[in-house]
Amino acid sequence: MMRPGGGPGTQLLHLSPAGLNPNCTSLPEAAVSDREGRMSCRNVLITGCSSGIGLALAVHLARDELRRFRVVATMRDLGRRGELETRAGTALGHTLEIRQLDVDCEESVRRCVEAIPQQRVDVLVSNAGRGLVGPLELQSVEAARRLLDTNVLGLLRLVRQVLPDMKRRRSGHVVVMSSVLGLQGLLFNDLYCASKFAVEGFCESLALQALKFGVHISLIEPGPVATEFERKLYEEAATLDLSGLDPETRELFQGFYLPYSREVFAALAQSPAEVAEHTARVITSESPPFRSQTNSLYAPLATLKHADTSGHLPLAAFQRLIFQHDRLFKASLSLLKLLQWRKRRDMDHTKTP
Ligand SMILES: NC(=O)C1=CN([C@@H]2O[C@H](COP(=O)(O)OP(=O)(O)OC[C@H]3O[C@@H](n4cnc5c(N)ncnc54)[C@H](OP(=O)(O)O)[C@@H]3O)[C@@H](O)[C@H]2O)C=CC1
Ligand SMILES: CC1=C(/C=C/C(C)=C/C=C/C(C)=C/C=O)C(C)(C)CCC1
Repeated sequence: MMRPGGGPGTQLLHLSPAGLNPNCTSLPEAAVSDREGRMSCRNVLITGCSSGIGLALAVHLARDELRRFRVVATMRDLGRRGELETRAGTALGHTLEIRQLDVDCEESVRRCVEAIPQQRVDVLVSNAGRGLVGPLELQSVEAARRLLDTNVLGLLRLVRQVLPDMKRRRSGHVVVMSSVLGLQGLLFNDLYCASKFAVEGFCESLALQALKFGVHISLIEPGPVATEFERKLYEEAATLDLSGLDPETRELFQGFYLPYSREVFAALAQSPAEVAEHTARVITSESPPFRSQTNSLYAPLATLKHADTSGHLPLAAFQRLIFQHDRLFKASLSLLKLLQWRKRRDMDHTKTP
């Protein structure tokens, strides 16, 4: 059961002065103590905070009313920190600091963790990632290597840096931004899915060992989220030279998949804030789930997979959904889009004084 707030009996009584909390040495005002006077402020290291989910999560945790977190929000290019600084507001320099970290570079990961007081990372959020879409025939091995370097080896570099200390302390939480595409393959997403499936396998294996040391691993599996991720995907797709493809594959990608995918994003995409809120609930959970999907709409996909181990049933059902029931599916998307629009409008109305 997930519930917001600290562990059992953690009653947040008062904000402590700076310096008393060993987790919050350089950032005053971030300490919180429970009834027994135990400090419960946690150092959270997040990667990929220049935009999207990472940025939203960093802001969400840093502005936590109970000041339970000291956020080290990282990005590979500090020149892109403007939006985070603006959105963090007064949290900047108090419960949030920004540091450089490129997950493609082991030295950069090491330097960043070593700069944290006592190198103590209580919660690691491995969020940085990239996408890749298009017919496999057009993807170079070099592009695949870059993708796997960031999405898979990036996670490995981070975990190698923080896990030994977590094991020593017999506590810690590694939260990994996976995807529903780490559970279910999707046409023209072969390499991206391979990267997220790899992340899932890595985490499933690691969790078995980590639990012995009191360290939690949590996979977050969002469906489409409205971030720069989508824009980057289409921009890269637009640079593909489709002329050498057979006409059927070209039509399937250009005429069918791309417009379909845009519709799916327009109708189903969650906001980064929604995913951040979900992730914060996982982080503050007394007993964090190993995996959780941010949108219940995708639950049937996972269920089908386990219902038929031969793989025929889920493959056939997914194929039918994509190719045979596409009109019905698109009609449902339009309905969902309308419902989303109404929900957002109602929320906007309740916000206006
Ligand atoms: N958007 C979606 O539909 C979904 C996204 N996800 C996953 O969520 C995560 C966040 O993506 P999202 O917020 O949507 O997309 P964004 O493109 O908005 O954010 C991706 C972040 O990762 C950073 N990044 C990329 N490469 C590196 C690197 N080598 N080192 C450090 N940072 C890097 C980007 O930095 P820079 O600005 O420098 O490029 C950016 O800050 C990814 O792992 C993605 O796979 C999962 C499901 C759905
Ligand atoms: C085209 C299409 C689909 C598209 C799904 C998409 C576009 C998912 C994107 C997920 C992302 C971007 C995950 C990132 O990690 C469905 C709904 C599966 C089924 C119908 C056909």
